Amino acid sequence: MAKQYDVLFRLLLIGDSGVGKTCLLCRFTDKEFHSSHISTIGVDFKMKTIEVDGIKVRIQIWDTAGQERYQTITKQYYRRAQGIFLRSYQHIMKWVSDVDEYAPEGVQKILIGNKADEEQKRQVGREQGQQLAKEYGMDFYETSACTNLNIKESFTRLTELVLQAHRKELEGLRTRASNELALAELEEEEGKPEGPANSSKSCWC
Ligand SMILES: Nc1nc2c(ncn2[C@@H]2O[C@H](COP(=O)(O)OP(=O)(O)OP(=O)(O)O)[C@@H](O)[C@H]2O)c(=O)[nH]1
Repeated sequence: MAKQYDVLFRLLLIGDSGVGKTCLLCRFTDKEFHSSHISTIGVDFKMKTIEVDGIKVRIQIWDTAGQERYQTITKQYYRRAQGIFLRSYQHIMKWVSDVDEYAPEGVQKILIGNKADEEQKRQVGREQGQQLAKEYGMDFYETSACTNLNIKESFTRLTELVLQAHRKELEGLRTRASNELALAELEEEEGKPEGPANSSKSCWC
């Protein structure tokens, strides 16, 4: 059966525990928001296909546990990512240095300030977030998984950046008769549900 997409990417969500990584993913893939915090154990993923510049992009989005004790496991997933969402202001240096150490060269990154709906609890101003992102050479989005602010926009932007970074291969894609290019080696099993047992909190380590 012909594939339903042209290109396949792996994106990764990283950041401190409780900042809303799982909620961002659920909002984007399932249009859902969960008010409870059940910490991710190890890693989990979900898939979604979007169209950017006429290219059907299948994205496999890995959600990592923010808790320190899982970091030996989660770091193993960096090396196969083409794009990374960083959600952390407080420990940004640590997360950026992990990305530099474990992710492939040329990986695309954007900084996310989530929970933008919680104005009262805000600790970092929008301008400060923007400044921080600029210092580290990243695009910046304030998001809310709760109100659906900038969710599609931020995922689409990171996908665009990855597409731009792989422009050469994409030129090949446009001219190739097979019309199929997997930039990530995805072991997508036939008939498997999207994500592990449709659970947002199971271990895939
Ligand atoms: N108000 C508000 N709450 C949010 C938002 N995103 C997430 N939350 C809440 O923040 C808590 C933590 O969200 P999670 O998505 O589980 O956090 P996480 O970063 O995946 O946490 P770990 O799995 O421990 O790394 C939950 O109670 C969510 O409901 C948001 O945009 N706005």
